Amino acid sequence: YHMKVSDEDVALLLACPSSHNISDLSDLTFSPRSLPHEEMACYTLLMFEDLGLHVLFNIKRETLARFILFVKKGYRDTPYHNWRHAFCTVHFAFLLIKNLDLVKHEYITPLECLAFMVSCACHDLDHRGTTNSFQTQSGTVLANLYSSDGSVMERHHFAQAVCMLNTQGCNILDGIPREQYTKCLDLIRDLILATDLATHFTVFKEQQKLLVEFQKHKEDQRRLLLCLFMTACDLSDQTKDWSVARQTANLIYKEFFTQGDMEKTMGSSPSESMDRDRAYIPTLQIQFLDNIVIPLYGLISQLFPEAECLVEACKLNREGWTVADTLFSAQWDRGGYELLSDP
Ligand SMILES: Cc1nc2ccc(C(=O)N[C@]34C[C@H]5C[C@H](C[C@H](C5)C3)C4)cc2n2c(-c3ccccc3Cl)nnc12
Ligand SMILES: [Mg+2]
Ligand SMILES: [Zn+2]
Repeated sequence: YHMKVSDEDVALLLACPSSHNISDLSDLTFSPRSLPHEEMACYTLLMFEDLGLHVLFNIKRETLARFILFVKKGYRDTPYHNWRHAFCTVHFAFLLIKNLDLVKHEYITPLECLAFMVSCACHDLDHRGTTNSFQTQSGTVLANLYSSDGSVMERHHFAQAVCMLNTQGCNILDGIPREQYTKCLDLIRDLILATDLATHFTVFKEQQKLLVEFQKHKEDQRRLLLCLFMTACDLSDQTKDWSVARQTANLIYKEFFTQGDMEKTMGSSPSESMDRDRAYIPTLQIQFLDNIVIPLYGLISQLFPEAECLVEACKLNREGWTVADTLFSAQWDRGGYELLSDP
């Protein structure tokens, strides 16, 4: 089955006028969520073209446009894991490539650059707003397909990406020689699998050791760096200002709590983070920032000093949650939870 992308949709996208020119989007502090939803496909096309990928890998503009529209339609309307999140992820990859000059300084090859951008666009395709453990525990179709290998959702996202590339008129890689095509697909697989945070947890120590004396001519080291970058793109809302970080947390816990409600009706008890009656968001977010987010961007800024501002932004957001915590608990003493309605 495929949601049809019409030729006029493609023509519309190809003719898309963009109010901002691409340079406005190139600053590390720019928040992609400030862009109108209906312009995101257009900016995705402009970012690919700005990197010259269509020239390097002779990708027909129409094929790229159709691919982007299919990917956009491949996302469901969940509170957080939707096309807007995918766009933000692609945009952050674009920011890293431009601001750290990744290709020019040969930290990544042009092919790795293409795989990086495509992986970000596809990394959460057909997400249902539920976690890997939910798939396994409730024995979903996806769990039956992939749970023996782990990273259930990420394997599904990759399978969906392959499906997109095999769709008539969408294969942006069909202009690439055979062995590069295979290498690119292999890389896209590794990069999408790298967005499983449970795997990131274990790989991160290896990345810390390795990236201190990074050797960019070694393919396996560039792959490790790209996996680190995938997590950085996936969590990039944390590098924006407080209003973005707070709103993103709200969307994520909306998904988490819906899952927790489902788990309760299914008779299994949800973990604390998924349980709206037990979860306390400020503490959970401070833990998430301390354990995963700040170490992640900290390692990147060790390698790329120009990324220092990203760590600062995350630390500011951590401050935001300590203030929210004080407010939450102060209101809690005064009048209880109903006072904490989201402004
Ligand atoms: C703001 C924010 N908070 C988040 C709080 C928690 C978690 C989360 O999965 N925690 C873990 C904590 C341990 C070790 C692993 C596996 C499980 C046990 C569950 C991860 C994710 C969060 N997250 C994401 C995000 C990134 C990738 C996939 C899914 C999501 Cl939701 N993107 N933004 C956020
Ligand atoms: Mg994901
Ligand atoms: Zn994601």
